[in-house]
Amino acid sequence: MTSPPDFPPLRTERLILRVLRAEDATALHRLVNDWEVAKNLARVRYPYELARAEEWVRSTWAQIAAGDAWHLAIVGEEDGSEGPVERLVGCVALTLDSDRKQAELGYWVGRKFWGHGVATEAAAALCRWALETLGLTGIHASALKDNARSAAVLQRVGLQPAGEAMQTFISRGGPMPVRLFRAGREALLAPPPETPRVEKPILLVAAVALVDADGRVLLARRPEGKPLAGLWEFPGGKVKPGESPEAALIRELKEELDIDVSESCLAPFTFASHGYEAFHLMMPLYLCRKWGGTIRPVEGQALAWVRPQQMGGYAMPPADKPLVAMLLDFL
Ligand SMILES: Nc1nc2c([nH]c(=O)n2[C@@H]2O[C@H](COP(=O)(O)OP(=O)(O)OP(=O)(O)O)[C@@H](O)[C@H]2O)c(=O)[nH]1
Repeated sequence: MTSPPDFPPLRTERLILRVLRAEDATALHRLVNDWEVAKNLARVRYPYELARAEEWVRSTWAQIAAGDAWHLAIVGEEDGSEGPVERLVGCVALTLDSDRKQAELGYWVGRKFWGHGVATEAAAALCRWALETLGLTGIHASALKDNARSAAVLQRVGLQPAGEAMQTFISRGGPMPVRLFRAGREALLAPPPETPRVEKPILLVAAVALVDADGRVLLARRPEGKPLAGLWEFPGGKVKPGESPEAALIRELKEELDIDVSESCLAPFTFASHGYEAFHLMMPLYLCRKWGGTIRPVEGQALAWVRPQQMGGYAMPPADKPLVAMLLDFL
């Protein structure tokens, strides 16, 4: 096919799901040719060349025209000087099984758009359309065992765990263990339960309130490209396997701020326990008043010395709110 087939776009609260266009290939290539995205996709070769993106866009047209599969662009609208401008954020797809009664759900979202519920919103809308229009009896999907974020999306859409299997991932160069999910038509069309049970991994992050002689605390701004970019947080980072929280902090403080801290100067203070979309954060917060060297934003991050009373003026991750309240009482 040389032009996109007719398919009326599906609209959700924030997104448009529409047929891919030839001119989407450039943006698509940029978003998929990212290891963090490609590594979760079974049928994508990495590095992913632009020519493959162009060829793939055209192949989706033939599949829609034949009624075999619906690979749609997930598009957001942004304000431009001449009205709304479309921006490709990902793709969502349903592919009919050979019995044409059930379909496989798939999706990906560009890394910079993670954490906003895009995949859930798009997948739920496409599933609803397919159940109502094609009369499907059920929908299934799989997610790599190390992709908790995707498993959480599938469960929010209403699919239930249905075992495990091995599946070939071209991006990873061979078979990989996946978790399977499925749901029947009735369950998918029923209103969602009040609190869907989502299995999340626990993420251990060590953080520190560095306190200066005036009782001010150092906050660092999360750089662009990381989840929760732009928010102010306590310096620290993920604890690596086999590492103690104190050792992780000493390492992170050297890497991020170029200072030397000894374990005896890290006083356990409190902790945050917070459920994020894809993981549950456990974050011990230490207090530290003594360090060697001069603080320097090694990663170019903005830094600010802030009194706890003034932290309300700094946008911080939701997990940090109770920590600020504790610092207010203590300092
Ligand atoms: N360091 C730090 N992380 C926090 C705070 N509050 C909070 O929710 N987090 C979360 O804890 C996680 C820390 O991960 P990170 O991305 O900073 O870890 P890292 O430095 O090891 O990053 P990397 O994986 O890019 O190397 C993020 O999901 C972050 O949003 C905080 O006050 N300080």
